[in-house]
This record gives sequence, C-alpha cells and structure tokens, in this order.
Amino acid sequence: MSAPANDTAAAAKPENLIEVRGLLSQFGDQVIHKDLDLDVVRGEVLGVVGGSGTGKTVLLNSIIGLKDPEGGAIRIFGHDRGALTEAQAADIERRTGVLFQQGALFSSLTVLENVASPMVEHTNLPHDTIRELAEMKIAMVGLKPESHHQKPAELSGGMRKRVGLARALSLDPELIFLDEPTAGLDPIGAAAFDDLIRKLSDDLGLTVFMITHDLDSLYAICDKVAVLADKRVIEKATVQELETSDHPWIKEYFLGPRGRAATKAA
Ligand SMILES: Nc1ncnc2c1ncn2[C@@H]1O[C@H](COP(=O)(O)OP(=O)(O)OP(=O)(O)O)[C@@H](O)[C@H]1O
Repeated sequence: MSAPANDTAAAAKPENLIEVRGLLSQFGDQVIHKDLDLDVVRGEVLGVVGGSGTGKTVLLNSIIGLKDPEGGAIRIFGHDRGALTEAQAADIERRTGVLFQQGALFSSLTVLENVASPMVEHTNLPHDTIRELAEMKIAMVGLKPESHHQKPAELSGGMRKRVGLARALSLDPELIFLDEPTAGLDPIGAAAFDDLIRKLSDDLGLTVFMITHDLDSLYAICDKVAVLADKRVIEKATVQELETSDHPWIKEYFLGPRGRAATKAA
C-alpha cells in the first residue's frame, strides 16, 4: 500500500520534528491563534517569545496534545496529531519531555520518586534499574545525592526547576518543551540553568522548544527565536536577524532598554 501524500511529504523533511500549519485556537469567541505556522527543526534550541497572553502556552499545549486545535494541522515526529493511533500517541509521549511553568512536581513524592515516575509509568524496567537511572538524571541536572529523599517543598525554586528538568529527561526524550524555565530564578541561577539546557542540547542532540520572557536566555542559548504576535508566528529567525526587524513589537522588545542590556551582555 502506498503511503498517504502527507506522510510522503513528512518523510522528505525528516529534520522537522514539529510542523504546525494554519493553526486556529479559540476559547469560545476568543481567537488566540489564526493561520499560525511553525516548524521546529531537529537539534535546535528554539526560543518562543511574545507579549503576555499571545498564546505561547496554548501553542505548547496544542503541540503536546493537551488542547485540541479548532483548525489547522500539527505534525509531530511526522505524525498528524489529529489522527494518532494509541501506539503512536504513546510513542510520542515517550519521545518528549515537558517542564511546565510551575514545575508540576508531585508534592508528596521525593525528588527521586518524582524523577522516576515517568519510568514507572512508561517502562517495565526493574525497580533497581529505575532508581539508578533516576539518580543519573538527578546528577545530570547538577543536583547532589542529598536531594534524593527531599520533598519539593524543601527545595529552592532553582532546585525544583532542576528536578522538573530531570523528570522531563527521565525517558531520554528527543524533544523537550520548557515553559519559562528561568522565570523566578535569580540572574546567576538563570544563567546556570541556561548553560545546562544548552549543554544538554549539545551533548544529547536534544531539540528544545522553550517559552521565555528572558532576553538573556535568547542571546545565550537559542539557535532561533519564534515571535508570536497578531495571533501567529510573525518571525522565526536568529536574535541577530530579529534585531533588524521593522515589526513594532519586535523592535520594542529587542531594542528597548532591556533588549539593549541583553545585547551588550551577549
Ligand atoms: N483554559 C482556558 N480557558 C479560557 N481561556 C484560556 C485558557 N487557557 C488560556 N486562555 C487564554 O488564552 C490566551 C493565551 O494564554 P497563554 O497562557 O497561552 O498566554 P501566554 O502567551 O503563554 O502568556 P504569558 O506570557 O502571560 O504566560 C489568554 O488570553 C488566556 O486567558
């Protein structure tokens, strides 16, 4: 049987882990996205920026399948999100990790249990192996073994983010989604977290979709930046290219006082 036309097209472009086409997102009468297109290429660290309420989190939720679009198409790992078999959905879930804005850790579980939880849910690995793998992930994000038996409430905000990242990496994903990972961190903690994400991407070939308001992160670690405005992605380009954009929001964002400070620091 020959492959459907869409699958043939996806096979010709294996570098795109995510393809969003003509996305329409609504809550009642409120239109959040209209005619939104976006490609995310394997191996890139993509920053996603836009004013508050422009729909960055809604876009993330749509791509990971937490929100059904009102129109358009989303392909992830070459599969049409709207027509996934159960096996394909499970495969996609295994190949992606998500760090939600608030960390979304289980407060009653220890650090080790939180990081192990996706492996417990998605694999049949023996208990000891899961523990060892979870310990490795915890070390990978720079946390000490003393943290293993602590509960989230006992950790600092930066440590909680690291635990969330370790959990997002639990199943060795190819693609991770980060929703404002450096929000609430002090500048030194934020820079350390940026370095960690960049290193993970370089060392593991991770593709990163990162919503951020943090200009320093854009300059420090993003290969490309997608800008949400006017209900769609108006640009996807390097920060240097965006600095020369004529769009009023982009100009204000990159060439306003905070943008200039980040440019100088880069
Ligand atoms: N479950 C929901 N029900 C109704 N409206 C929603 C829902 N989720 C999001 N919205 C609306 O969608 C719009 C986009 O929200 P979203 O959280 O994606 O914005 P954002 O760009 O991530 O903002 P911020 O930068 O402030 O986090 C907002 O107007 C929000 O009120």
